[in-house]
Amino acid sequence: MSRTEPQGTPLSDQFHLYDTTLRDGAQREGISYSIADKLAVARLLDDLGVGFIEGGWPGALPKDTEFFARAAAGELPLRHAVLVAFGSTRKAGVAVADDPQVRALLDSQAPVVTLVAKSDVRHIERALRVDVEEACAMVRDTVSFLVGEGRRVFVDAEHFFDGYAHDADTALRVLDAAGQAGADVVVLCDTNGGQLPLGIAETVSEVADRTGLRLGIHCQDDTACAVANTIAAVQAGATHVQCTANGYGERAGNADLFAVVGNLVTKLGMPVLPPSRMPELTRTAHALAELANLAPEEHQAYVGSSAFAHKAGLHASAIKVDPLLYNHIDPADVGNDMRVLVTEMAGRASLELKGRQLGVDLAEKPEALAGALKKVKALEAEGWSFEAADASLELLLREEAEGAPAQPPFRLESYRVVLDHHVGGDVGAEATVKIHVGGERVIATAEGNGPVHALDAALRKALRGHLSWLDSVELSDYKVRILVGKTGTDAVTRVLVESSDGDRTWTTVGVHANIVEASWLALCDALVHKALAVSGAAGEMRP
Ligand SMILES: CC(=O)SCCNC(=O)CCNC(=O)[C@H](O)C(C)(C)COP(=O)(O)OP(=O)(O)OC[C@H]1O[C@@H](n2cnc3c(N)ncnc32)[C@H](O)[C@@H]1OP(=O)(O)O
Ligand SMILES: CC(=O)C(=O)O
Repeated sequence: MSRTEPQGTPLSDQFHLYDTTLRDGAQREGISYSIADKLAVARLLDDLGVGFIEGGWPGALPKDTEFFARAAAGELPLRHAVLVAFGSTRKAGVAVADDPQVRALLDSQAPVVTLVAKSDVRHIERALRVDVEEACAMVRDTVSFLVGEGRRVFVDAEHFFDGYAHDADTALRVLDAAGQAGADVVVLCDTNGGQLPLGIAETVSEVADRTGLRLGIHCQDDTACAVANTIAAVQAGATHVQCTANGYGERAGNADLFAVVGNLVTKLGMPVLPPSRMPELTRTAHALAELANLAPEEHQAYVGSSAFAHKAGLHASAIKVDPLLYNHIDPADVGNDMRVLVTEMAGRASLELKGRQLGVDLAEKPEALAGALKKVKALEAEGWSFEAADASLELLLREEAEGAPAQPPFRLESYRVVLDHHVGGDVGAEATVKIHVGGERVIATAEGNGPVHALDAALRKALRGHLSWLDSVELSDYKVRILVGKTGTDAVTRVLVESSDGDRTWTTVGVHANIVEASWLALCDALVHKALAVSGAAGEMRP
């Protein structure tokens, strides 16, 4: 089998964008990739245009050995990236050619190998239990052996910054051993993640001057500075950056690939990804979260769903003039969207912009705008929350813009809900609704596993035959929050209902002291909103 598969063509060799999601990212508590997951992660990273993908540690983890075997067998054709196998230098006192870990790196057929090497004298003496001479020999032997076998070698100098501060000579001897043996890049690792940006920059530029070697940077996030430290290292001369998707990694994580790329491209003008791939950043970040079985981080820089979400009224008033007045970049450049949130912090501009987005033109209606703002502030003070309930907000804005509430497709006469608790058996609920629809009075009863389910079922039964679209609408999510009032005894319940018709989802809100009534309000808004969407007016049926 050819040794050079799988290997794509990185954008440039002048600067390495190196991803270690499949190795260091997988060291995050809670992540456990299957081999299929690993292949899918690598494909997404390659598609994004990352230059190097560290696939894991063959020989240490059977899953990683298998991953490299399947990649080499043709399951991972790469366009942009080069696959990298990670492993350690030979064991102390063992001939490199006899070390099974080193053999496994060769057997992986990865064209690039990254070796982890101890560069802090305390680790050399206390963890490896060898002297500095032998530690350097372990690095030298392993690098020259792999280079002799035709591999490109990078060396991760573990604990470099701590080691350099404690005993610079030893740390530099390890780097020199790697460089002299033929390593292409020596990567300065902040393994314990305790560094800050100014210190990183100072050390990187000093080491560049003292060694003349090509330097890389690998930062853990224990001071929440991994991205800043990575950027500081690049500004000080590092030309190889190691990061992980969404910052996944051991303990507090690693430098987040998406923030590092965002900063390098949009702030430093460094084209580290093919320009056409930049708008794929957000989608890729979310897809990689999915593969890690984690929820995407909403507040993540550049790619989070809240990264360009504006809540403050003052922001919206400037955004109305020019969105870039309150955004550090155009969100579309990284495949994200700007959102205006309407809450108690809204001003008229927030409502006007949100109205525009929801198709309600309030620009020439100052009175409607003022009325809507007053209503939103008053309702939010009572516990309503429109931030996540665009559909209810749209109904409120329409009511102000049109001077009358949207006509519901039915009129309620009454509803009743009873709970059945059968000792030793199930707990169920039964609801009866009496409504007026299409000129008829309809009474319907239905059962459910709880009061809201039963109420929803009874209402649907009553409306069946009157609303052609009813069966396509389902309740896709239901969230309840109890809001404790000033005295602690006057709590109200806020219910958010997400509905879906297969094409679209929309969210409505209801607030009341009684959870069933709060749910009813949200359910009714959901149907009114759908009726409006279907007819463009006030629903196809009149009460
Ligand atoms: C900073 C990082 O995150 S580096 C990546 C770390 N990742 C991992 O550890 C995940 C994969 N690791 C593993 O599967 C296992 O730890 C293995 C297979 C590598 C080793 O397992 P074991 O042989 O049982 O050894 P164990 O994990 O207990 O100890 C590590 C051994 O490697 C040695 N070692 C540590 N670093 C290095 C190094 N850079 N070069 C050579 N040997 C090293 C240690 O001294 C220790 O040797 P000893 O067995 O003679 O005491
Ligand atoms: C190599 C590595 O993962 C570290 O030093 O943190």
